[in-house]
Amino acid sequence: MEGVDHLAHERNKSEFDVDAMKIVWAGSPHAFVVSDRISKLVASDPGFRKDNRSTLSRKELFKNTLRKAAYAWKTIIDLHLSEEEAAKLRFYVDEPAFTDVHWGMFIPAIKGQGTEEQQQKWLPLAYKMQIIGCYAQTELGHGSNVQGLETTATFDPQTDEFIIHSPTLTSSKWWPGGLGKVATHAIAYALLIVGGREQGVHGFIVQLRSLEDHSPLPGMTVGDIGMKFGNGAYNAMDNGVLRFDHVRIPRNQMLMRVSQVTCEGKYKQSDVPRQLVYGAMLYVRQTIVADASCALSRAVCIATRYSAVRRQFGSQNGGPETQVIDYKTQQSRLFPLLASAYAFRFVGEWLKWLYADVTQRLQANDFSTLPEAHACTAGLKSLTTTATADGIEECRKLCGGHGYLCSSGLPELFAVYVPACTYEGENTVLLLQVARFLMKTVSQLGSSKKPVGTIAYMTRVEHLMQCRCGVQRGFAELSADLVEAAVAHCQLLVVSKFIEKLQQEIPGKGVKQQLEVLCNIYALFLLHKHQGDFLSTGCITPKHAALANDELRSLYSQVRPNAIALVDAFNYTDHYLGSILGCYDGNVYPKLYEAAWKDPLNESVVPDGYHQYIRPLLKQEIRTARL
Ligand SMILES: CCCCCCCC/C=C\CCCCCCC/C=C/C(=O)SCCNC(=O)CCNC(=O)[C@H](O)C(C)(C)COP(=O)(O)OP(=O)(O)OC[C@H]1O[C@@H](n2cnc3c(N)ncnc32)[C@H](O)[C@@H]1OP(=O)(O)O
Ligand SMILES: Cc1cc2nc3c(=O)[nH]c(=O)nc-3n(C[C@H](O)[C@H](O)[C@H](O)COP(=O)(O)OP(=O)(O)OC[C@H]3O[C@@H](n4cnc5c(N)ncnc54)[C@H](O)[C@@H]3O)c2cc1C
Repeated sequence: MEGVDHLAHERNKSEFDVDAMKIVWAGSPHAFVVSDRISKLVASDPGFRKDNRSTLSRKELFKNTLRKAAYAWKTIIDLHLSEEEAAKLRFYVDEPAFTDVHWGMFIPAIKGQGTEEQQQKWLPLAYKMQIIGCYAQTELGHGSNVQGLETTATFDPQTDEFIIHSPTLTSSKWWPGGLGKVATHAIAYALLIVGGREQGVHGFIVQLRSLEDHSPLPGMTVGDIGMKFGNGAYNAMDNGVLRFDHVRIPRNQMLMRVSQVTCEGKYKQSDVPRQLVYGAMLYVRQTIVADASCALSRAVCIATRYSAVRRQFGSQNGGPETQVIDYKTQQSRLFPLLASAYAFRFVGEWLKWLYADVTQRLQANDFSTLPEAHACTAGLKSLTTTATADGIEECRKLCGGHGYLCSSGLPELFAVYVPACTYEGENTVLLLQVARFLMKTVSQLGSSKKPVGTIAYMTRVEHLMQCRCGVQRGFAELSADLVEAAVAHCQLLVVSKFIEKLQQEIPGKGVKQQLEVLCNIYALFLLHKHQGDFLSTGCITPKHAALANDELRSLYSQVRPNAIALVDAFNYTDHYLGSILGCYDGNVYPKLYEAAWKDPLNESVVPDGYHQYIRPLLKQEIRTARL
């Protein structure tokens, strides 16, 4: 039944002002208006169609991505979109592309690590897309261990140039998005050698391809690294390989905010900390946390709407079967994910503030909060991406068999999302960074240096005050436990930022109450999941644990009538969701049926290959046939 809202009865049950919740989700009335307008603009433009992505060959998919990126850029220019609107447009176009890395890493790296002069030279070109950049850090043999990179940048004072070289196979740059086929320039990371002395890893702006005919410049061997997980999905991105054969670049193309090489060949360090070389990663990790709530909410929206449409068992007197969303087991799997989507939204907002704050301080040469910002961005990136990747897969299972169809949108969402657990810092490696920060803090407890900010609570944990171990001692041996401690610390951050959000004024009938329910679900679900740890450490008694579980069940019942409205508040268009199971009107079955007939296999009734393979089988001619 086209045009009928099959979820109207669910929407009528809701007990809060959905429009007000949409503004809370968007972050502000202004952000809502921009997001709403741009998402509808993209959804209504056939140039941004994406429903056929999973059936395209790699080459077709890639070319189509190039077309979309060019079309998006034309739209941005023609409509005079602001930077904020342009970023939203790229977001709603919803296709991994070289532009993600150009805007998300290349430009921020120049902004964070380039001198004023370098920024003035390179940023206008990048903003106008007269050059396209990628971020070439990882090598075939070295990813997490950035200090282990083998690419060298040797200063030649005779010519005032650096010679960039890949001395071994394992030093080949490997993975950078956009590098394979598109980027004209890279921020390449290499071990700096000046006057025969190694000075650690630094970033360099290197031109890769001719701006006239796109051919690789002399000394560059460059290409795509090949197909990745999932059909379609991340294969729209040209992750690349690059080898340098004694490539020369001018001295002023080393990013010189943190340290400089003079024309006489002197290496000088500014008074800014060396860690600023890692600044682009700090920025991107923060955006990845914000993005986690988008990906998780998208999967949760699909699973929640479909759970209200889908009915199994329980028919009474020939009446309809039970909506699967009414099963307590379905609720206990789905509603914590709904709560997580909201929790990650708010912690993402807070992290954005923290990043802006640390950036401002760095500009004023105050580096005091950099270690905390690194621990927060690294830890929350790890926690939210792991939970989101697992959550998307759980949503797929919550949709039963139909969740396995590409038209559910969930397989592609998972395939695109799951590398977030690896890129921008492998998740366990990042948790070890948090653990190191926590252990350092513990070792300083009792000294005059009092922990502040997100670690202020440590002074209130009595047994920590007794710890007097050095940071390094036993670290490796206990690292698996320390990683768990790091996760617990990050969970505390998520819960406390959710609670802080609730302490703000939140307008709209019933909106705050719904958020309180979700916050309690998030916290109590964690307590339930880690009951063993809480009990064994004496933080709670078995009675507390039982009470918490009772409360959790009651909270699920409170969410149930509001579930559809809570996912409507994400304000996703059907185009962005890209899922028949999650479509707004819930008219799932006719759409699934219709979509099946559009599959290329159904273009002919008798398949290609019948005469060659099926008929000989059926006719028992297989032994004589030439296969
Ligand atoms: C259905 C279809 C949907 C379509 C959707 C489409 C939408 C688009 C979706 C997604 C697109 C998203 C686009 C994203 C693109 C991703 C691109 C990916 C890029 C990359 O991966 S770039 C490479 C990233 N690499 C890493 O992250 C490497 C990880 N390793 C490190 O960071 C470091 O090496 C280390 C931190 C692990 C170790 O550093 P080091 O060896 O120096 O050792 P330490 O001694 O531990 O550290 C020294 C010192 O520095 C401090 N530190 C470390 N890092 C930082 C930092 N970043 N900032 C500040 N300080 C830092 C560390 O704490 C130490 O301090 P102390 O000495 O303890 O004080
Ligand atoms: C889709 C995608 C896009 C990417 N885009 C880019 C890009 O644009 N630019 C770029 O430069 N790079 C990019 N990368 C590379 C990415 O940053 C690296 O893959 C990432 O940093 C992890 O490094 P690795 O692959 O070497 O993993 P490894 O470090 O080899 O990890 C393998 C295993 O070893 C474990 N491990 C490693 N070190 C330790 C340790 N010290 N202690 C305990 N366990 C450890 C890890 O936990 C993991 O289980 C991309 C990667 C992917 C998948």
